[in-house]
Amino acid sequence: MDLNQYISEVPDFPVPGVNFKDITPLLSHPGAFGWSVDRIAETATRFGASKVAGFDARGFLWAAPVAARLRLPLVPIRKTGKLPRPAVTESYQGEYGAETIELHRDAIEPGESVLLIDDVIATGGAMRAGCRLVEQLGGTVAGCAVVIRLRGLGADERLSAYPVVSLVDY
Ligand SMILES: O=P(O)(O)OC[C@H]1O[C@H](OP(=O)(O)OP(=O)(O)O)[C@H](O)[C@@H]1O
Ligand SMILES: Nc1ncnc2[nH]cnc12
Repeated sequence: MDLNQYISEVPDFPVPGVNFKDITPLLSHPGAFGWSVDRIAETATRFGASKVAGFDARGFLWAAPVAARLRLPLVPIRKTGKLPRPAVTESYQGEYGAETIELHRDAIEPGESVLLIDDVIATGGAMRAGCRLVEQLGGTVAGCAVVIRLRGLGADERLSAYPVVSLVDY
């Protein structure tokens, strides 16, 4: 499956100089979207994950169907201020801005093996912060899975401690 044909590029969005990879065409092609969910579910199984963590907001689009398909628990990593109960927090600088993300303190039991799922890795800032949230709670990162990985923005270095799987690279 060539996912590239379902991903459009929008120059200078959301800020000048960023080539934004738009996954909305992929979402509206059920064969291609289903294929992408299946590939990430296979990754979760291969890595022996006992839990799935998805990133607010686009990461939820893949994390939720993967968790449901595999009958694994799903925990949301949310942007700051959205989780109602005590949470751990990490901040990072992404491709087009600074963000703070959070995970409920009781979302991970020590020793659990977590697959983190997002749509895109660009600088790797969000994914590394998510891995640190899992580790703050005593969990182990089984791996990181994304649909799209952008090369040359430093993600390889930031995520060198973790296995990363992507379905299409640019
Ligand atoms: O590797 P990085 O440079 O950190 O960039 C990747 C992150 O940026 C995007 O999220 P965004 O903050 O745009 O949120 P959204 O999912 O709500 O659109 C994307 O969904 C990743 O989470
Ligand atoms: N270039 C990009 N396209 C889509 N999502 C992104 N998140 C961070 N950088 C991105």
